[in-house]
Amino acid sequence: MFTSEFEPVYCIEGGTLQLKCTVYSETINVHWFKGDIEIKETENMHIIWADKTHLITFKHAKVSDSGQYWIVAGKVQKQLEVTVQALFKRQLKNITIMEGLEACFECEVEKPYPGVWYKDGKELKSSSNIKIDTIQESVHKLTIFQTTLDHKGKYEIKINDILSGADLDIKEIPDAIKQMSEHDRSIFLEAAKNGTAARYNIRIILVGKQRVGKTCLLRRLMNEGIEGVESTDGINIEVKKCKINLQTKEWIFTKGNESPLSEYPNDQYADCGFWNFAGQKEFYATHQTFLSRNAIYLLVVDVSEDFEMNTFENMIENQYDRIGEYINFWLDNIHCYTVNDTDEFMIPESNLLNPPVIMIGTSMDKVKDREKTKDSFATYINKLLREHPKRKHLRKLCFLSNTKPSKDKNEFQTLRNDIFDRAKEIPKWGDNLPTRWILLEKEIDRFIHIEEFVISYDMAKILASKCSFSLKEVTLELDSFLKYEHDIGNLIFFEDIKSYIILEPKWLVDVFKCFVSPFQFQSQYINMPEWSSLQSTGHLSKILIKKLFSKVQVLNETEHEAFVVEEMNEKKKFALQIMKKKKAFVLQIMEKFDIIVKPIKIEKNEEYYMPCMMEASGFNQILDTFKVRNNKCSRTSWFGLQFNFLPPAFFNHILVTFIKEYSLCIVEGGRLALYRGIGVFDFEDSKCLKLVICLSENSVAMQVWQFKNGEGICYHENRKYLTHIVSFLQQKYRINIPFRCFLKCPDGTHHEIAERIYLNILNDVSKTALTYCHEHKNHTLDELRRYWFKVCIKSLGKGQIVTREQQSGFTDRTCDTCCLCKASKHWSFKLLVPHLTVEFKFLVSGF
Ligand SMILES: Nc1nc2c(ncn2[C@@H]2O[C@H](COP(=O)(O)OP(=O)(O)OP(=O)(O)O)[C@@H](O)[C@H]2O)c(=O)[nH]1
Repeated sequence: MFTSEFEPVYCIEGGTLQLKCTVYSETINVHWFKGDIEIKETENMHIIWADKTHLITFKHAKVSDSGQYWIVAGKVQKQLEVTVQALFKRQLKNITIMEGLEACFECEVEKPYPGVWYKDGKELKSSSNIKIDTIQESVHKLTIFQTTLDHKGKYEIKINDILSGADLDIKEIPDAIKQMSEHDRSIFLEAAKNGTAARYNIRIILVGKQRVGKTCLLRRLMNEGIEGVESTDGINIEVKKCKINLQTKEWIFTKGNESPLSEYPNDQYADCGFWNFAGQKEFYATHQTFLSRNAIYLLVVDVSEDFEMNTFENMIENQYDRIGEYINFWLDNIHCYTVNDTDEFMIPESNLLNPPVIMIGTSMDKVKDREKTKDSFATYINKLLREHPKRKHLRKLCFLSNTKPSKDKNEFQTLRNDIFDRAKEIPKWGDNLPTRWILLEKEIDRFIHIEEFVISYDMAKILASKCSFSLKEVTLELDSFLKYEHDIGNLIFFEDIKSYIILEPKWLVDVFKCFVSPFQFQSQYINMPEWSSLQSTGHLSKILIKKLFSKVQVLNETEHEAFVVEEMNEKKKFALQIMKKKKAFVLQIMEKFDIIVKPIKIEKNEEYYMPCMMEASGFNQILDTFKVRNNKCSRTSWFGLQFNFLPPAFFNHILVTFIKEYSLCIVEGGRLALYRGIGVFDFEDSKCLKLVICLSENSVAMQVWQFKNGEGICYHENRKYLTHIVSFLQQKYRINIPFRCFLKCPDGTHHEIAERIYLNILNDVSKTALTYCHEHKNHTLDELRRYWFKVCIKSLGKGQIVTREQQSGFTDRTCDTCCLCKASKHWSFKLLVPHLTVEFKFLVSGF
C-alpha cells in the first residue's frame, strides 16, 4: 500500500509539524489516527492529499501533539512516532526576594527566536532599572535592579507565541532596618540574598500601680496558679515566654525541663514574651529604657479602689497615687512612641494608634455591683481622657478577678485571643529576616534558656559564624544584626561599648535595682554613709560603687567563688577578670542611659554622679545658697519649655546633657550644685554668670543669675542649646513630646503655670507689649524676651543704619533667630542697644 518510509518525526513546539506518506495508487484512501481516535481537520491542522501523496500539517505544533500516529490504508496500517519538543529548555521560575535586591528571571529555548516580556499582561521595555537581555540568542534574561514592592506580580515571556510565566514576590524590609544607616541596610540585603523567612514576635508589657494584680494576671495568662505571689521587690522585671500557634491560636507554655520553646518552628508559632514591671515609681527614672514601641501594653487597674477624679498632683514630688494619674501617666508614656499620626503607628482606616493598650480592671470579686462598676469605670475613663489623642491607643476594657476567676477561666482565654489579634496590628508582625539572622536569634534564645543573660562580643562572633554569617565580614554583619535586635527591643547593644551584649533586660534591672532603689527598700543601705551622701549630693563615690556592686548577685557569683579558693588557679583568675570587665561595662551602660554621669571639669573627671536618686531640695533654699536675692545679683527672665507630657526619664537626659556640656557650680563644702531636678552651672570663667535649669511638672525652665552687670547680654545660645537638646533626644529615643516655649518674669516661680507667656503670643505683634504680673504689676514683653532672643540683623535692609538715636522710632519686633520676624517682610525694628552690642559693631563695619 505505502511507498514511503516511516521515520520518526521531530519538531519544536510552535513550529510547523508535517506528517507525510505516499501510497501505491491515487485511489487509495488514507485515514490518520492518533491512538484510537481518527484525526479530523481543525483550524490549526489541515489534512490534504494530491495524487499519491497524503499530508497532515500542524501549523503551530504543541507538545501534546507528540505520540504514536497510525496511518491506515485499506487493511494496512503503519505507525509513525511523533515528538514535539518543548520550546523552553528552562522555564521561568518563581522568585521571592527582599525588596531592594536584584531579581533576575531567566529562561532558555531550543531554538533562537526573539522574545517579548510582560508584567501582569503589559509589555515591558528596558529602562533605568529593568534590563532585557538575550545571551547567544537562546537564553532570555530580565533583570530588575533594586526591586520595590511595586515590582510584585506575574512576569511572562512570549517566544514564538508560546508563553512562559512566573511570579515575583517581594518581601518588605523590616521598618527597623529601613531606619538604619545605608551601610546596615546593604549588609542586611547581602545576608537576605541567602534566603529569608518571616518571624512573628509579640511583646506584652504589663504596667500599672503597685499591688494591682499584674503578677497574678500574668500567672493566669500563663495558665499557672497564683499561690505565693508576692509584691515585686523594688524595681524589677519578670520575663515569661510562651509560643502561640499561628493557625489554631493555641498558647504553648513549657515548664521545667520540657522541650524548650525554641523547638517550635518560627513560621508556625509566634514568640510571645511578657514583661511584668514592678509598679514602684522609682523605676520611672530608668523604665524608658525598657519600654518598647513594638509592644502590646496591658494597663492593669484595681477597680475596687476608689477611682474618683482627683486633683492631679505633682508626681515629681512623689505624690502620685490616684488611679487616674497612673492611667494618664502610662498612656502618656506609651503615646510618646507615636511619632506622628500618619506613619506606621496609625492603623489604616481605624483612626487608632499603635502601640495598642488593653486596660484590665482587676479585683472584680471585691466590688458589690459588677455591672455598675463596669459602667462607672468606663464613664470615668471617658471623662479622664476626654479628646486627648492618647485614648486612640486603647483597644478594650476588660474586667476580671485574679483570685476568683470564673469556673472555665474563659475571661483569660478571651484576653489571650485579644492579645493575639492586637499583635497582628503591630508593624513588626511577620518581619522578614535573613534566615541566618533568625538562626542567630535562636542561638541567643538558647543562652537565655540556660539563664546566661549577658554574653561577650567574642561569644556573639562565634555564634554568628556558626549561623553562617558572612565569613569575611562577620563583625560587620553581626553589628548590623545586633543593632536591629536592639532597635526592636530584643536585646541591649551599643556599638561604642560592645564588649558585652545584654540578652535579657532582667540582667540589667538586677544591676540597676541596687543603684536606683525605692525608698522602702533602702534599709539595706543603713550602714552606708556614702548612700546618704549620694542622696544629698548626687555623688556616687567609688567606695559606694564597690559596695553596691557587691550586692549585685549576677555580678558576683564567680567572683565570690574565686575569693574562697586560697590559691587562685588560672581559671579563677580569668573569671575574676571577666567580672571586673563586666562591672566596667555596667558603669558604661548606666552612663549611656544617663543614669550616672561624670560632670566635666572635675579633676581627672573620674567621679560619677547620679542625679535621679537625689532627695528634693526647695528652690528657695538654693536661691539662699547662692545669695541670689540680694542687690548684687540680677536675674534674667525664665525661659522654659512646657511639654504636653514629659517622661521622668527624659528630664534626666536633659539634665545629664547639660552636666556634660557646662560645669556645675561648686558650693560650700566643695559639693556640686546638683539637686533633685535642678542643676546650677557656671558658664563663664569669672563664675559671675550662673545658669540654673529646673524641672517642674512637664516643664523645664532656665534662668541666668548675673552677679555682674549683665545688662545687654543675650543668652540666646543657651536657649537654643536647650531646644536643640530636646529635639536631639527626641530623635535619639524616637519619642514624640511636643512642647511650647514660654517666658516668665525673673522673680516668678518657674514651676507655676500661671503667668507664663507662650511663644505664640510673643509672636503675635498685635498683642499688647505689656504683660500683667501679679507680683510686679506689669512687664513689657521686651523686658522678658531680650535676655533670650536676639534682634534679627539678617533682615535689615541695605543702608539701614541702626543707631541709638533711632531707637525710639522703631517699634515692636524682636526675633527668635528669625522665627518671630519671618512673617513680615517689611518689619520695623526696635533696638535695645545694650543687648545688641555685638550686632551693632557688625553693622557698623558692614556699612
Ligand atoms: N481580691 C483580689 N485580690 C487580688 C486580685 N489580683 C491580685 N490580688 C492580690 O493583690 C496582691 C498583689 O498582687 P500582685 O499580682 O502581686 O500585684 P502586682 O501589681 O504585681 O504588684 P507589684 O509587684 O507590687 O507591682 C496579692 O496579694 C494578690 O493576691 C484580684 O483580682 N482580686
